Amino acid sequence: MNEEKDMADARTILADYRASIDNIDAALIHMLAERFRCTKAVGVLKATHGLPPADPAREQQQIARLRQLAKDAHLDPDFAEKFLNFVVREVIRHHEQIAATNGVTKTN
Ligand SMILES: O=C(O)C(=O)C[C@]1(C(=O)O)C=C[C@@H](O)C=C1
Repeated sequence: MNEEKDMADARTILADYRASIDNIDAALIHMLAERFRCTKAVGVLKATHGLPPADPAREQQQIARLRQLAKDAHLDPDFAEKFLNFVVREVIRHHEQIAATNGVTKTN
């Protein structure tokens, strides 16, 4: 019956999209893991030199850059900003933990 064939075709197309979604999600996880590997090293560098965990000026530059990249890629720039802020908040939390255990205190 036609309805059954339509449904079977839709399921095939859905499975195909899902295979791409699974690959993209895997890439996102690997990219995030690599980013956090890098920011953990930044956290150690900052802590051992008495640099503050957060750098609001750098964050503003990143937000402006990512918003433009998002617009060019037809992605909602507000979503891109929220996503960056979410990641950066977690990075700052790691930096603070690293500083609490390995940090030096700047006296000047
Ligand atoms: O570039 C830095 O100084 C970092 O610590 C990395 C990072 C980021 O995750 O992009 C995190 C915290 C800072 O506020 C700014 C940027």
